[in-house]
Amino acid sequence: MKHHHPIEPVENVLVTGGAGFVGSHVAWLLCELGFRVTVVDDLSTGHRAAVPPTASFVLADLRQVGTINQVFAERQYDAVMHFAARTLVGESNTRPIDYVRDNVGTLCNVLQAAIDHGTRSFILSSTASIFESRDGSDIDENQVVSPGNPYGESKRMCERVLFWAERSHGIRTAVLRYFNAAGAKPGGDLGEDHRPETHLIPLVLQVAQGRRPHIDIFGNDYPTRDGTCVRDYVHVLDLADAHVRTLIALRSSGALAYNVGSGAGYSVRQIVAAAERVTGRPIPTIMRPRRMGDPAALVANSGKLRRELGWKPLHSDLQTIIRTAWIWHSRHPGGFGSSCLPFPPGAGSPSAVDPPAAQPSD
Ligand SMILES: NC(=O)c1ccc[n+]([C@@H]2O[C@H](COP(=O)([O-])OP(=O)(O)OC[C@H]3O[C@@H](n4cnc5c(N)ncnc54)[C@H](O)[C@@H]3O)[C@@H](O)[C@H]2O)c1
Ligand SMILES: O=c1ccn([C@@H]2O[C@H](COP(=O)(O)OP(=O)(O)O[C@H]3O[C@H](CO)[C@@H](O)[C@H](O)[C@H]3O)[C@@H](O)[C@H]2O)c(=O)[nH]1
Repeated sequence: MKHHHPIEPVENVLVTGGAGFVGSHVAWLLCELGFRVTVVDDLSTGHRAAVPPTASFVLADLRQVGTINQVFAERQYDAVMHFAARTLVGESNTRPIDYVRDNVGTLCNVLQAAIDHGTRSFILSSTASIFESRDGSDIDENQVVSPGNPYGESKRMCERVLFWAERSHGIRTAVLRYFNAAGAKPGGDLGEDHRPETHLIPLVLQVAQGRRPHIDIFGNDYPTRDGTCVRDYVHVLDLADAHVRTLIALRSSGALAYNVGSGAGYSVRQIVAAAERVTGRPIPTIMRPRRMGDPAALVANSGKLRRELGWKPLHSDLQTIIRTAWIWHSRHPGGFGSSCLPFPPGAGSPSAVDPPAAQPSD
């Protein structure tokens, strides 16, 4: 798979949380495009095996100021992509202080070090969770920011820290508010592996695999088309492409903020039905009460990202998201470190899915 290469000289990019689900996919794309990547991660929820072999790896907890300064002392970074965070909406309701302290504290540590060492640009993983629910209409960058859970609140605070840091110190910043990241790298050897898993699509696929008896549906009394929550699922490869485009845009601009999603909303029931179609297996459901802090509906309007950076989601149709995730889970039933099994029947070969379309235009 050959890609368009960035302009010389090669840029050094520090990817925090690059052993995690989204960060590892972005790190892989950066390596494929010829960037020099350093991943720093404490492996609290990530996996060493997810880090691309050509990236440098530093095992460090970013809550410690000393360790992050050491990382910056060893190499001059042109850019930082900050993925490392606590990420679970449900859990954040039971640990609000941990979420704010760790997410804001980690961001402050990495950002201060980046400023002190003259790093030019900084991209933050933000989230749709900063917005309030909107059923029947999508969410652009002008929507009210009003987080419904401590996780979203912590990311809103991170966004504000970046705003003031850019004003005071001139570091160029971008926030990418992803909606629900899903899917896996075509090829079947990189994907989502959270332990315990709490995300809808991997859990649904574990039911299809016979590894769980059923999927719990958290609430059927929301004001949505079928009463279950509606989300916008965006393929990790399309997120990776958005990061590369943003990185390049930051060479000539700053203070960027984009909502990143497919623009299509699917209810929990629709996800279950789509996964039954893709896998050809039954997926039993059990109705449960609402999960605290879940907004009814979050669907992105990514028109700004499309217009300004030429981004186009190429893998985020639901069928491709579920099919690539299904290949990953089928080949690696125990996640990273488990044996590599053949492609599942009917899933197609890796070449059945197009390679990522990162053609950053300078
Ligand atoms: N997955 C989604 O749907 C989604 C949507 C919107 C935003 N985001 C954001 O994207 C980022 C990545 O999310 P993900 O789903 O890949 O999560 P993940 O848990 O798979 O990845 C997070 C990574 O950060 C590392 N990490 C966490 N705390 C750390 C610390 N103190 N020091 C060093 N490393 C640390 C973990 O080990 C892990 O590898 C997060 O900031 C998350 O809030 C994710
Ligand atoms: O067993 C389950 C798991 C989830 N859900 C529902 O499925 C939807 C999606 O849930 P989940 O996959 O846990 O993702 P979210 O809670 O929407 O959060 C994800 O998406 C956010 C952006 O929207 C990110 O910021 C978060 O980091 C990421 O975890 C929600 O309505 C859940 O209530 C169920 O019904 N049953």
